[in-house]
Amino acid sequence: MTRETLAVLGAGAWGVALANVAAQGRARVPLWAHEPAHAAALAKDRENRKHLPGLPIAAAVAPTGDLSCIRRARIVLAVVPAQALRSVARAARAHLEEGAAFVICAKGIERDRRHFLSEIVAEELPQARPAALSGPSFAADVCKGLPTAVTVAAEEEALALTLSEEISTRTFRLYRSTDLRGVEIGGAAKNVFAIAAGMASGRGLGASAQAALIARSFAELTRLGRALGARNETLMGLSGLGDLVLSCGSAQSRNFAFGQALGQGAAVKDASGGKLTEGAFTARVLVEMAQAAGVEMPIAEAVDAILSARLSVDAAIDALLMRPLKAES
Ligand SMILES: NC(=O)C1=CN([C@@H]2O[C@H](COP(=O)(O)OP(=O)(O)OC[C@H]3O[C@@H](n4cnc5c(N)ncnc54)[C@H](OP(=O)(O)O)[C@@H]3O)[C@@H](O)[C@H]2O)C=CC1
Ligand SMILES: O=C(CO)COP(=O)(O)O
Repeated sequence: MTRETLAVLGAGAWGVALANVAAQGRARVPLWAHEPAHAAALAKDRENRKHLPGLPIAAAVAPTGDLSCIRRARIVLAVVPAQALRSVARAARAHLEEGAAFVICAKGIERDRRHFLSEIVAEELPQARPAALSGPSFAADVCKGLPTAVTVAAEEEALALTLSEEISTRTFRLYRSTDLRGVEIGGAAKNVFAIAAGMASGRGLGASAQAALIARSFAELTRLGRALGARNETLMGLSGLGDLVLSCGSAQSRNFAFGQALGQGAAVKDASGGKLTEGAFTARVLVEMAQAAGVEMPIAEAVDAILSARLSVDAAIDALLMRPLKAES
């Protein structure tokens, strides 16, 4: 079977991992890096030494600094940081084919304008068919060929079906959905809760607290998701509960590791160690969206308060423990 032409925008850890997946069954997969020098280094080294050291880039992957590489692609995977998506989508407008699928693989919400990433795509790329790919998937695991399953969502069922068939491999299985918004909410929110789980771990609160925190984080995610129109099966699925459990349970998650460093006393400015922690950009906008929808999210609020220096980690933990007892919901 000939596979649809596919290009990848964003050459960090996840961009490389997805390009390697897409290279299975394709002769050539363009991989765009925003810095031409970075593209040249990837082409020479055949690995991303900064973001994914030691894991080779597949032979069919063609790193480039030229955004016109997406011209003939019927599928474009957008794997840049969430806060960079608007500028990249805007620049891609002149090159993207009419009716090409533009698949959001970043996890976040636009901070300044309070927009979901699919809203950015609708505004900046009117010719695109928007979709999102999200679920439990560490780039290094996927690059090593370890198995996982994620969700690909598009409002058009036929597009979701095509994408699931075009991107899936034996070890990277895509389940399809038409609940695009639900998938976006799960991916964005789990990063904030992973920071909270990391803080609990860093503070040494123990395994019981860790499990309680995941369950109450899921309650917050579900409340917000329902208020914003997400479907239950999405919230309970790979992109919701699945990714929450992964990211709240492993220091392989950069968001968890960031929270853990904060719990151990690191300053906010130092805790990420220079790594991308999407939850730090999402916490405030998530809380604002929840407040606008009249939804209570005390764990997300605590993360936001700590990141904006309104509360210490210990004061936030105290505030969560002192909340009035209530029925479970
Ligand atoms: N890593 C993972 O396991 C997973 C990540 N994701 C999501 O994928 C997205 C990207 O993450 P990931 O690849 O891991 O992050 P990385 O930090 O590994 O890579 C980000 C890449 O984006 C580049 N970049 C930075 N700013 C811009 C910009 N303004 N325009 C274009 N490119 C830019 C960076 O370049 P430079 O190196 O020059 O700074 C880097 O190559 C995030 O939203 C993340 O949540 C989703 C699932 C799994
Ligand atoms: O989204 C991810 C796993 O599904 C990656 O998580 P981090 O961005 O926290 O590393």
